[in-house]
Amino acid sequence: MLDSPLTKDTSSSAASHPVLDFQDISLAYASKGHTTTVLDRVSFAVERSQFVSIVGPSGCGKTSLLRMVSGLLPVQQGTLNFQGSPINGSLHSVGIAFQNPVLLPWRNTLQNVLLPLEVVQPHKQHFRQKLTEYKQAARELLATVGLDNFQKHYPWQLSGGMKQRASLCRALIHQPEVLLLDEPFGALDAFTREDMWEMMQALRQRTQCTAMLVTHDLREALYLSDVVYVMSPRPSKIVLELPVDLPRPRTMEMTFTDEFHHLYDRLRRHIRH
Ligand SMILES: Nc1ncnc2c1ncn2[C@@H]1O[C@H](COP(=O)(O)OP(=O)(O)OP(=O)(O)O)[C@@H](O)[C@H]1O
Repeated sequence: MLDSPLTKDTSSSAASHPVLDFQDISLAYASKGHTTTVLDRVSFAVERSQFVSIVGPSGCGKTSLLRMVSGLLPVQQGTLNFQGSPINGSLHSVGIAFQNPVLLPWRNTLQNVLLPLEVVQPHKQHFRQKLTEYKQAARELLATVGLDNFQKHYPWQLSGGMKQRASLCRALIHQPEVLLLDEPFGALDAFTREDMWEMMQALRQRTQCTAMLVTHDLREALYLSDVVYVMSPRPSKIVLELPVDLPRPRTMEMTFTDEFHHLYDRLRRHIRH
């Protein structure tokens, strides 16, 4: 069977564990002879197919948590398990999207989306044989985000929002277990950003990916998430775990309801504290 980016294998024994399990994670950075404690015994878990957001004041360590998941930052204290086993080194089963999507300028949209399949195992070794299937999977993802007519366009022919949509497809094409999103819509204007929430929701519905989003936008966190975690200023702890029980699929109208405003206020009050 094609390792389709659009279906999930949940048969493995790993499925009985949370996808990510942060237990008593503490972190300090040393710089110029000075040590700053950033995280102070942070614990939470992300279940399969859950969409979790992390919000909190600038510098509280949100990006550091994502970097630990990707393996770029070693765990100093505490335990971080991926499907029941500690993360050692870089995690292949991760897709990442940052604020500034970096697409290769000499590749068109379709070729940019296919890139992880050319470089990440096990897809890399089958890339030539399965090219037709991989292209089909990439086209389906691009259609989900409304880029079906832009497959042959180059990055310089795309708007900022289109580039970010292509970069999200690229992050998902190799069917990662976890999608890490670090302020992916932060550089976009307010209207484009709201379009991106709808698109992200559609992608998630299609791929059932597990996602961890870092954002400063509380509406964005509420619109997209099953759970929002609020962190305190440094040394940071989780000060609120807020389940978002709004029905899915969510609509922009929902963001104007009393229920949404109530959730928004709770987040804001905890961040102000
Ligand atoms: N490699 C590093 N060396 C020293 N200090 C670092 C390093 N990386 C991050 N820091 C510091 O650790 C703290 C947490 O950084 P991090 O980027 O995780 O926070 P954040 O919550 O994502 O911030 P923001 O919301 O502003 O993006 C910041 O004070 C930052 O300056």
